Parts: sequence; structure tokens; C-alpha cells
Amino acid sequence: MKGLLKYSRGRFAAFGYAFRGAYDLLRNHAPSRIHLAALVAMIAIAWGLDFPLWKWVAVLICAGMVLAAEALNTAVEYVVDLVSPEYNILAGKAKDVAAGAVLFTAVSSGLIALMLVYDALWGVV
Ligand SMILES: Nc1ncnc2c1ncn2[C@@H]1O[C@H](COP(=O)(O)OP(=O)(O)OP(=O)(O)O)[C@@H](O)[C@H]1O
Repeated sequence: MKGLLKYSRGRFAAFGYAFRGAYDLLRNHAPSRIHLAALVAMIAIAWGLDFPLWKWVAVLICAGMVLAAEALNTAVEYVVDLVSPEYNILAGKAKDVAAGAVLFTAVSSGLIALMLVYDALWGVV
């Protein structure tokens, strides 16, 4: 019983750390706020166009994908700044590739959003 209590406390603490990380991401990393604003706009559009369930699922998957990529990109930036504050070609590549991951998810999500809206308005996709 004591072990279970200790384990549960540890799990709750881990949730706390995750929320702290999410807060840090949104507070200190401007691009993540832009993506969050795009998500809010997309939710408003989806609501207005009365998206069916499968389209909401697509929107949520894309949103999770972009925000998770942003979080990992920011984590890479923090670690690179920690271990290589001075110029290093590999440090730069690590940041560039991590940023590329965000680009992939943002572009595919943007295209999916366009297709969903196009389909809702003209129904030919
Ligand atoms: N230590 C370093 N060594 C070599 N190049 C670096 C280093 N730090 C950053 N760079 C280069 O500068 C670019 C910008 O780095 P920076 O840390 O400013 O991230 P950023 O693009 O401003 O991130 P964001 O705007 O998403 O917060 C990197 O993508 C990389 O090409």
C-alpha cells in the first residue's frame, strides 16, 4: 500500500513536470503560440462549418503532431544551448534538423486543414 502511494505520488509529480514543460513552451517559445493560435482558429472554422467526427479527429491529430514537434524542437534547442553555447557546426545542424521536423508537421497539417475546409465548402475532395 505504501509502495502504491509512493508510486502514485511519483506519477502525479511527473504530470506536474509535463505541465511545467508545456507552460514553458508556450511562455518562452513564440512559434508555439503562433501554432496554438492557428489551432484555435481551426477549431472555430471546424465549429462554424459543422465538421463531422472524422474531421475533428484529423484536426486533433494534426494539432497534437505540430505541438509535440514544437516541444521536441524546443527541448533540442535547450540541450544544444546547454552543451554547446559556443559555435559548433553540429550544434547548428541539430537545431536546423529539429526545426525541420516542425516544418514537416506544420506543412502537412496546413495542407490537411485546407483539404478539410475545401471539402466542407464545396464537397469535392
Ligand atoms: N551553438 C550553435 N552553433 C552553431 N549554430 C548555431 C548554434 N546555435 C544556433 N545556431 C544556428 O542558428 C539558428 C538559430 O538558432 P536559435 O537558437 O536562435 O534558434 P531559433 O531558430 O531562434 O529558435 P526559435 O525561433 O524556434 O526559438 C539555428 O537553427 C542554427 O542554424
